[in-house]
Amino acid sequence: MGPLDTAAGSPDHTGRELRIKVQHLNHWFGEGDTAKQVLTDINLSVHAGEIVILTGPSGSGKTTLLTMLGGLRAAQSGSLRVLGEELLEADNTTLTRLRRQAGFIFQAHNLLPYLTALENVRFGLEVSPVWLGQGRLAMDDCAAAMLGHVGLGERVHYYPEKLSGGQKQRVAIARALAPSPRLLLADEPTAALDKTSGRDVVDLFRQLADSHGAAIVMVTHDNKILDIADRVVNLEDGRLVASA
Ligand SMILES: Nc1ncnc2c1ncn2[C@@H]1O[C@H](COP(=O)(O)OP(=O)(O)OP(=O)(O)O)[C@@H](O)[C@H]1O
Repeated sequence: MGPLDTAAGSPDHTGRELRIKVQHLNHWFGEGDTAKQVLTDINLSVHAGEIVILTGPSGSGKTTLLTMLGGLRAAQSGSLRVLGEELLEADNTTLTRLRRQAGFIFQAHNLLPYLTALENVRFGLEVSPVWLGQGRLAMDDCAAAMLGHVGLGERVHYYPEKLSGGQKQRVAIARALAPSPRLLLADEPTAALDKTSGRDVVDLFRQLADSHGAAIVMVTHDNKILDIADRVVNLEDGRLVASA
């Protein structure tokens, strides 16, 4: 195995831990004659502490790739190593272990309607292996602090139905960030936010990458936040065509 063949989860020749290593990944929707290839020969590595922004036209495969990185969609061909686990043909135990270590911010916020903002964020901590065995008070302190960081310190006891779209988005962001995940996957995280809140959120991403070594992959069309990225990769028609 040469230095470029390092597996995700171990340091590569630069000494930085590889969190994601995608090689020759292909993905199809449908079967037989109606199968449509949506990802073609994707190769992508993301290190600890790195923020990678994924851009590309609508339908180019960004969300499909992001969900595969999080073990939310089965890989069909190629290799997809994330946090040291091979996801191709991975069993449910492996996928669940991965999902519990990752933070997800997707456009449908998936907040639990019968839990307050604080309880939704605490729920993110309760399922995190890092917080296993921690007391409820410690979790509530962390959840309240994170809600404060996203500008919702005054609304910790609100239920989702009493919050605006942007506020719900910020609760979802707080829920994903609170456990300080080793991997953060975000699909248009600033879409529902004004310019200042959007900037505050990506500043929190930067802190998570710098202080906890999280690897972050974010899909965005928001040109105002591109500067936060260590690297911008571009998907076109299912192929990675540019990398800066
Ligand atoms: N569950 C599915 N079944 C069949 N086709 C799908 C499915 N999900 C996505 N597709 C198709 O796969 C292609 C890639 O979709 P994907 O959502 O990954 O693109 P995207 O780049 O994230 O687009 P957008 O920027 O509009 O969110 C599109 O042609 C889409 O219609």
